[in-house]
Amino acid sequence: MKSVLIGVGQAGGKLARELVEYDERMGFGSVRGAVAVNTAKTDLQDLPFETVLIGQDRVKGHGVGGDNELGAEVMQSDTQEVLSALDGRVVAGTESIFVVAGLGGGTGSGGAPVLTRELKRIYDVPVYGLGILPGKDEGSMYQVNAGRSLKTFAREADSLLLVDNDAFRSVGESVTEGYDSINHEIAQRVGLLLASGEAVEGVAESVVDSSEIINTLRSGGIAALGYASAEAAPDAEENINAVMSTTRRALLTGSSLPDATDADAALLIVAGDQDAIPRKGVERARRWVEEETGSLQVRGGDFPLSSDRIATLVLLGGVERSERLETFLQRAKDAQEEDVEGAAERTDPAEQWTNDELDDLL
Ligand SMILES: Nc1nc2c(ncn2[C@@H]2O[C@H](COP(=O)(O)OP(=O)(O)OP(=O)(O)O)[C@@H](O)[C@H]2O)c(=O)[nH]1
Repeated sequence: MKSVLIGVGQAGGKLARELVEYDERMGFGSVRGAVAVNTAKTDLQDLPFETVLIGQDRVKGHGVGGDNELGAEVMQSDTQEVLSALDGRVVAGTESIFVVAGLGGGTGSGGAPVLTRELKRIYDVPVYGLGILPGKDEGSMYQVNAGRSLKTFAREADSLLLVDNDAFRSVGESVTEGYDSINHEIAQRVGLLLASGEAVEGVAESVVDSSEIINTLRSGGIAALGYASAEAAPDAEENINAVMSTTRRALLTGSSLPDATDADAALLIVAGDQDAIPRKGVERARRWVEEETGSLQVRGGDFPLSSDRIATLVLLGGVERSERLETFLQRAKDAQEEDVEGAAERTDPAEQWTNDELDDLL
């Protein structure tokens, strides 16, 4: 799926860079362009693609310091500059746009939903969000910000693919120490997903295409992406167990949003050498995903790739009823209650999710 990335805020820019580099390293060519947007000048300096500094009149290049309302305001005022930077990048062959941001800070948390709304007005292709939830050890400001941004971003985007910063953490590693490895894990999952829709090698009818990704995400709301891999035998028949076990791991322990298994739709993609992918195994794994997600809309397909491994990606669409998300929203609500000053002027993020009459970030 030929895509253009827009990283908003520090985490958004770093993750967009990781995705660009992964796509180049693998030679996929699915990432067709990237732009980074920030209110902090220093965060834009090392990025190897076009950057746009917004809000200079308000914060003079120093960032919004975690104020996501200010992040939303400056994005609103300077949207035109961001859209100009996209001119010539979103072209006829572009199949989707991804707005990438950490939801716990200020610029990405506030700016990403605003930008997404503008992009949807202008472009016909789907505009997806790739949002990072703060880990549970991050401070209350991050939890509250993310709680407020989440619903707005999910509403504005065609689907919001969520990554929990606690998802890929190794024992004893702080979130900060783990950023590089987290970003790498995310880039691999998303990079493979985009490339799978391109059918880089192989033309079999079982090969996944971009429309299946788009259809899986069609119900909107929140999405999650799981991944696992194992060594493959040369003969497909011998890989039935490998496909089953990587599918289980992708969904149950390798997901960007752990424990989110109740879904509206799913797409199972098995990547590997075309001769090594067992048809029977893919079908059996697809049925297992159906049972596990409770969805009757589970698509399945291959992603032919020269490799001595079998890798499985499980994309879930419509996972907002998941326990993991409820836990997060409760955390955001608790953090907000502790935040005595903020509590007076802010609304409850958990209620915001279910009650459309309450105001949210925009
Ligand atoms: N996975 C991941 N998360 C990150 C990274 N950098 C920051 N974060 C998370 O993103 C949130 C903070 O967002 P940032 O992107 O740093 O903030 P910002 O959008 O630039 O906003 P301001 O700094 O307030 O202007 C926190 O929850 C961090 O844990 C990163 O490289 N990887």
